[in-house]
Parts: sequence; C-alpha cells; structure tokens
Amino acid sequence: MIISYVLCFILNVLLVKFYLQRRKGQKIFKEMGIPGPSPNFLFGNLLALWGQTGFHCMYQIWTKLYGRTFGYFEGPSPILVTSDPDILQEVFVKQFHNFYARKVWPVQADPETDERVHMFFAMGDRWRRLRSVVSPAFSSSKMRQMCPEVGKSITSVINIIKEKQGKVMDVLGLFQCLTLDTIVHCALNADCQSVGDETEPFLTNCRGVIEDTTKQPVLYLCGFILPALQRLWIGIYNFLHHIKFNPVFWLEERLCLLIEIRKQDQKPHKSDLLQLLIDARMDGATASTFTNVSTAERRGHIPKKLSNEEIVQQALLFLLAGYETTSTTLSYVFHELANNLDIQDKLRDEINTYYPNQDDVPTYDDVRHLKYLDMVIKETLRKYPLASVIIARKCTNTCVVKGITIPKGMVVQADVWSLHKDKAIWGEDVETFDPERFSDENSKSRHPYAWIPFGAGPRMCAGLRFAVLEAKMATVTMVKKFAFKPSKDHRLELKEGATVTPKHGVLLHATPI
Ligand code: HEM
Repeated sequence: MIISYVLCFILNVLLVKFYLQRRKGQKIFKEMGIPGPSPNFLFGNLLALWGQTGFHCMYQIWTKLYGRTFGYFEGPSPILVTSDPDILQEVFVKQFHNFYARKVWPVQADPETDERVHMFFAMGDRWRRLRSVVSPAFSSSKMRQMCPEVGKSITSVINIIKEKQGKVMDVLGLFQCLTLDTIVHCALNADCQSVGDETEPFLTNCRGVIEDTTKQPVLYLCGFILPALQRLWIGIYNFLHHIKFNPVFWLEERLCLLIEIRKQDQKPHKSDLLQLLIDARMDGATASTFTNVSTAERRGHIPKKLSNEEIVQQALLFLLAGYETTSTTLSYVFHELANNLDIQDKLRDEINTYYPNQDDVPTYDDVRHLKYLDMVIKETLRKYPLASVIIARKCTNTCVVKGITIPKGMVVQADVWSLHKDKAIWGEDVETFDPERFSDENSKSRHPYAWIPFGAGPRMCAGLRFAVLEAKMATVTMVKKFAFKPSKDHRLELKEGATVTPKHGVLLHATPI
C-alpha cells in the first residue's frame, strides 16, 4: 500500500515538473515579444495544424491574426514563422552561417550522425560536399544533353493526349508519368515507361511514398509531443516498416541493383547524377562524422567513396523530388491556362511567333527566349508555392535578425503562401492569375525575396533549372498542339503532404489545334 502511495507521489511530482518545464519553455515567444496563438501544454498548437487544412492554410490564418512574423509550438518546440521578406533574406541568405541546418522532423534519422541521411537533411561539410558532387549534373551543358531525353517523354504524352481526344483526362496523373520517366532516364539512365502504363512499378511505388506523406500518423504526433524520446519513435517506425510493406523498400532495392550493375560494368558511363555519386570521394573531414569510416579515411589519407547506402539515399531524394514537384507545378499551369483562355491564347501566340512551323519539342536554348512563358510559370509558382512547408532553417548559433534575438535550436519557417499573397507586395487582386506581375516593368521595384517558391540562399532547390526546363518544354509542346478547357467536373481542392497538390487531380479537355 505504502509503495503504491510513494509511486503515485513520485509520478505526480514528475508530471508537475514536466508540466512546469513545458509551460516555462512555452513562454519564449512572450519573452521575445513575438505574437502568436496560445499553446496547449502537451500539443502546443499542433491540434490546429493537424486539422483538415494543413500547415499552409493555418499559417495564412495566423498571419492575418498576428502579422507577418509570429510564433507557435509543435509540442514543446518553438517555431518562428515569417513572411517578412527582409527577415527571410537575412535568415536564408545573409546569415546562412547561423542557419545552415534544416528543421528535423520527429521520426527522422539524425542529420549529424546517420549515414542514411541524404542531402536535403545533411548539415555542414557533409551537405556542402554532397551539393558540390551533384551540382554538375544540372550544368547548362548537361541540360542541353538531357533535352532529347525529356523530348521523348513529352512526345509520349502528346500521343496519349491524342488518344484521349474528346474524353476528360487528369493531367496531373499524366504529368506524374512524364516527370518520373524523365528523371529516371536523365538522372539514372534506367528504363521506365510509365507514360501509357500506370502499372509501371517505379510509378506505383513513387506514388505510394508520396501518398504516405499526406497521412498524419499517430507516431508523428507522438514524436512532435515528446521529441526527447526521438530514438524510441524511430525504433517503432523502423519496426513497423519491417512488418508491413513500404514502397520505399522497392525503390531502394531497385536503386541498389542499378548501382551494383554500374559498378560491375566496365564500360564508361555518361556522367549522369548516378555516375557522379558513384565516382564521388568524400574527404576525411566530411567522412569523419560517420562510424563506419576507417582511421586512415578519418585522417584524410584515403578519400572515402560514398557507400551504396549513401548513393541510394541521394538518388532516392532526386527521384522523388524530380517526380513530385514538377508534375504538380505543370498541373497548376494547365489548370490556370484552361481557366484563363486569354492567357492561353497569348502564350500560344508567343510560341507560334518563335516556332511558326516547328513540330519538334523545343530545346534548352529555344525555351529560354520565351518571356511570356517564363511569366506564366512564375505566376503559377507565386499562386501555388507547393513546397512552402519544407522551406525552413534551424538556428545553429544564437543571433540577432532584424532586431529579433533568435536562440540556438529555434526553427525559422518561411510562410511562402502568405508572402506570395501579401497585398502590400502584389496588390489587391492576389487570387487573380496574372502573369503580367512578372513583366520587367512590374518586377523592377519588388523585393528580391518576395517570390521564393524554390527556397532561397545556398540551400535553395538543387533541381530548379531542370524543373523549369522540363516544365517549359512540356508547356510549349502541349499549348502549341492543343487547346485546353476545364472539364465540368473539375474543381481545384488542395491537399497537403510534403507538398500541396490538387486533391482530385486536374480534369481537362484537349482539342487539337
Ligand atoms: C517546380 C519544381 C520544384 C519545386 C517547386 C522545388 C522546390 C524546392 C524547395 C522549396 C526546396 C527547399 C529549398 C530551401 O529550403 O531553401 C527544394 C530543395 C531541393 N530540391 Fe527542389 N523543387 C522542385 C524540383 C526539383 C527537382 C526536379 C529536383 C531534382 C531533380 C529537386 C531537388 C531538390 C533538392 C536535392 C533539394 C535540397 C537542396 C539542399 O538542401 O541543398 N527539386 N526544392
């Protein structure tokens, strides 16, 4: 009896201590003079975020209530959200040395010590080295070389649209196939023909992985509430993955096989992304963080090659990033073109002026000259900054940003939806799709960080040029050959996972020109 009283007492003391510590931590924004919603001691403000709307909607609601910069809590963790372009420029660019790390999600490998961490989450020297390894894969000359490969996939899409004439089609699904085939061909030089074959395993498994990010499992919530138990949550997560099939496993196995074949093959290979990763050497300092590194490697005597596991993780990142974001962007482009026929016509006029009789898919140099096309893509990414949620940095040294002292460990989250719909920057009609916003005249006096769909600073999107090239080539070819109108069943509703995508696809009619 006495033992149970004592245990009960100890438990109560621990709970009170936990409660008081939480409450103390949750006073940080008040102390900093930053407004924001009041947090629940256990969940912080997660319950509001975890609702139907997702982060990007809630941030916009809070911005309207508290202003451009506010703070909220994910469990005990303070998140400083801002859509102030001056603060964004300071954090992402000018003070990058104090903000080189990303936000760590609850059920995620440790970016400082885990070998499986890919470039997106890697930090410090390791990130720098990986970024410099992959950058040449997207140089201007590489992009020119990739054009015929991108062109082939676009031609397959055109053939499917011809077949579907008169019928309603979901262009989001079609673009997913296009961008997947393209990234697999260009980055891995492997076979993948998902345009016209929705059962292609690369496609079904990539879709499976992305679909998982739109679910909000209880485990994530636990991780947010009690981040101190991160190892436990990761353990449970790994265990669950071993008892139920995970589409990531298929992709990892396939990539591993591709790497093995390349390594055994004596033939010289073109230096695509996969080959750059296979040939890369990490210097000793970069490799020294990892436990599987020999003393000689650690001292820098032997440059360490990336292990198969490391290559797989980098390749997987590029595969998923290349597939998901560009297809979603293209689907928004075509949603807007179909709903704004005057803009569609103006774009077609520009394309026909540059390519009056040309049937071929345009090249890297061709699309660079199309100014209005560039404005259409930019306006699409203004209205739908689909990857906003991943644009965040963790403060690595306490520092002062525009008069705010940001403590080490605090996450600064960019609220790009609010930034891109800020009436003080873009005018009253922010919901109107208007490419003219990006004419030279109208862009002149705008803040350089008012438009950041690809993030900003040294860690901004590594595939930006490839994504824009592919989106432009596909748009030019399709608009030249077809007129697009929305299907009567089409309504654009958004859902949020790692990116914000059209929940029911984008249903259009295409008529040959
Ligand atoms: C329209 C399409 C795309 C959009 C909107 C987009 C957006 C983004 C954003 C917002 C970030 C975070 C940047 C930051 O934190 O400042 C990012 C990072 C990244 N993106 Fe993209 N992306 C697109 C296409 C691609 C493609 C096609 C690839 C690869 C082929 C790619 C590879 C990456 C990588 C590797 C990173 C991590 C960069 C680093 O941490 O150094 N992205 N992207």
